[in-house]
Amino acid sequence: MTILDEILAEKVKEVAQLKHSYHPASRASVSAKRSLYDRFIQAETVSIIAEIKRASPSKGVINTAVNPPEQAQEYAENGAGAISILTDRPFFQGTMLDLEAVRGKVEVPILNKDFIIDEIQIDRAKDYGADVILLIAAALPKKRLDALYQYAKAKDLDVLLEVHNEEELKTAKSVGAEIIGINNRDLKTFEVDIGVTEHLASQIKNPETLIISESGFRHRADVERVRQHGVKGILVGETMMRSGNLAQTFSDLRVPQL
Ligand SMILES: O=C(O)c1ccccc1NCC(=O)[C@H](O)[C@H](O)COP(=O)(O)O
Repeated sequence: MTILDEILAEKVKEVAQLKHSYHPASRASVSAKRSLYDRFIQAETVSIIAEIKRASPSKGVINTAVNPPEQAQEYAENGAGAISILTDRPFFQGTMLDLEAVRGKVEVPILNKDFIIDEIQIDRAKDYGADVILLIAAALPKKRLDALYQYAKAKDLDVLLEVHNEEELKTAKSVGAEIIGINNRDLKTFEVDIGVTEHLASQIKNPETLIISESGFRHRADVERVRQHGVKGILVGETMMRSGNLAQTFSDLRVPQL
């Protein structure tokens, strides 16, 4: 069993619990969507999605002392184009309350990074204030991916559709994904290779598709590598969470679009 299988097995239990106890739209009123797509597609620099991630299966504890709203504010002040919040509890020590707390503190789009397998998680993401949700091609059969994609779009959410290989990229294109996230991390082996983006991004020919490269960004040279292949945004977790000087980290990773 891979770690992704383990995470998905937990999600099946979480969804069963949610269906029992969660009533969509029972939370705070939902404010207007902040479009990640519109902001990133026209930006002059490679946009940065800065992530709040306390821990992860591959790295263990990263930063449990973080105060999510304060961290998010610092991200925004340093030029983050969007903020990603890992809300999974068992494997990443996150919570939906992190997302809700951050929503009120910043004006950039908020990505609910979780392992979505059911519509009720999309309802919840919207209710807690997400503008964007993540769908992972490796986690869902094509028919379910398509259904969840359409469901999220009907709720006026942007969808970051994540792929890691050619077959998943083909699926993402057939779903009509406007935002494709290429994860450099293999969620089954944890191997991280920025070459995955170089390989897959060159196969996305539609200039209206927004390409985001995810995972493994440490240095400016990493970003320079992917921007040559039409990447308009990067998703950065660990480097942000371990940074002792976010102004410096953002300045290192911010590069102009070609
Ligand atoms: O990060 C993990 O160990 C992990 C394991 C299994 C599923 C997902 C996982 N991470 C989610 C992500 O893809 C990253 O949080 C995100 O892309 C940022 O990566 P990084 O900048 O390398 O922290």
